[in-house]
Amino acid sequence: MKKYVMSIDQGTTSTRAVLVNKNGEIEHTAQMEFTQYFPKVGYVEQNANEIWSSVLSVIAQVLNDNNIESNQISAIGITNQRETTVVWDKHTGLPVYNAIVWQSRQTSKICDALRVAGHAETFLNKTGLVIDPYFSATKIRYILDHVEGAPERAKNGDLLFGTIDSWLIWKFTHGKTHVTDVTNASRTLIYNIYEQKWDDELLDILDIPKSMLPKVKSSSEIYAFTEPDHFFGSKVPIAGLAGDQQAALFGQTCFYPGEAKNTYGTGCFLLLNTGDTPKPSHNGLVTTVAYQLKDEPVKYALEGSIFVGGSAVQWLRDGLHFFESASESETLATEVDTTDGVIVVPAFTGLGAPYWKADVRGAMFGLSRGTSDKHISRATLEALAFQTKDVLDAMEKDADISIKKLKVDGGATANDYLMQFQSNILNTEVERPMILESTALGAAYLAGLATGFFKSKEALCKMKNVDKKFYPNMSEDKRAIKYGRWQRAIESVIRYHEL
Ligand SMILES: Nc1ncnc2c1ncn2[C@@H]1O[C@H](COP(=O)(O)OP(=O)(O)O)[C@@H](O)[C@H]1O
Ligand SMILES: O=P(O)(O)OC[C@H](O)CO
Repeated sequence: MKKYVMSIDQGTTSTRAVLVNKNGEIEHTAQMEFTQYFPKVGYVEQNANEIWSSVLSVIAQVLNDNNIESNQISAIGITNQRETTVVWDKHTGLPVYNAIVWQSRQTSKICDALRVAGHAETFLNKTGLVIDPYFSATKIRYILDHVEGAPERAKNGDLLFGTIDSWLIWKFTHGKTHVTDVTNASRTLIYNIYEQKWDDELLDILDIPKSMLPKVKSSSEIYAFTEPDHFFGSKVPIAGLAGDQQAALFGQTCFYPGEAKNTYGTGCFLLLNTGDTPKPSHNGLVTTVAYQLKDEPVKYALEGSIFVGGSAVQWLRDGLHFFESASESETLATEVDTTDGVIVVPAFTGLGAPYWKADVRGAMFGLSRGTSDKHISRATLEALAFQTKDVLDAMEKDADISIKKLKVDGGATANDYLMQFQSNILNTEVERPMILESTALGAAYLAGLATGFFKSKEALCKMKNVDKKFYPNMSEDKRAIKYGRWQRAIESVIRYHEL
């Protein structure tokens, strides 16, 4: 009987179930989109129960469509959109509020108040993170502030908090297991990454009861078994948990210090493995946990989080109606030879790393009477690459290294124009793997290592295949001119929003 590891990749816009075989190949996938709610400008919310239903649907689909029995699944790895926050009643199992999504800016006032009260250094020194609505803790505070009776219920121990990994494992086990892994914990703004524990001082500042929080575990161990009614009669070990960007780092086999990957999905997330010691950033990045295998030390990473990546291409498609499928962005962009000086700054939900300006919004520069959808599409793709350069430059300064090769993955890396431009603007080799779903692969690796389905990290490295390498072919002068224009555009949007 053929066996698989199932990855559940619960992403920002869709949920996937992916079956990975012993050779580390993806054999089957099912995917489902779910509803995004935008109750006010800058707010992004989701329905946690709909997310759970989407997980059950994709599991059913991937098994049924491919005639696979549930007992062929030897382990499950869960990977998830990070930071997105769910608070639920532990007795009824019902969320008390919508899930507040990582992109949502609705806690910017709470963040301002924390900064004004002089807490920025304390949070940074303990969590490696900057105070920004992006991270979970202010979202928990927001829910407690906006749901009647919630503070008392939380203090009585009746409410639980979890990022999506915690929520799903709690549902899979009928409320028996309330855990998270160390990578997800490291994105909450209340987890001390140096002492590896929930931080009492930060919890006090935000007035969040500790009883709400999940137990923090490694990223690769058996946490629990599925209740048979949620998994077609089988008790399957859930054996891998990781935030999706850390899972992608692991899936790209960036196991060792100095190895970096950039994932081009809804946003772009560049992570550099820095090994056993957390490296503080002095250039606008965050320090985070890369992964932890069972009974092994925690490995750390520097991260540059770019909030708008492939979602800018969705904006061209759905907002500006330039084309019907994201892949056509490449066709359109290459119908012209240049952007004709157009720069698009797609700061739709503020600027993340290395700027951290929650209130900035996007802009276009250099428009002329001749500007067309082609120029704007090309400039939008280039914006993903410029943002990546901003972050990579900061990373090289922080880590005092020169990154010789960037491994890439995620949906938008299918775009050859973008990848070639990325290589050109970084002046660095860009390596695209055969399997672009590194996130799902990483979660499968973590679960498979815990259960013996995969033998070792070294064995995983041998399974990886490269699809294409992109090498720079742009002159130094042209690179400097183009990147200089981008930097002036960024300065302008920041100044505009400071007025
Ligand atoms: N060929 C392409 N060129 C540019 N962008 C693309 C292309 N294909 C997909 N995308 C973008 O990539 C994103 C989807 O990638 P994916 O890795 O599935 O993201 P996520 O996991 O964040 O949902 C979408 O935002 C989409 O616009
Ligand atoms: O779900 P994705 O792929 O958009 O990733 C979202 C990130 O985890 C947010 O930090």
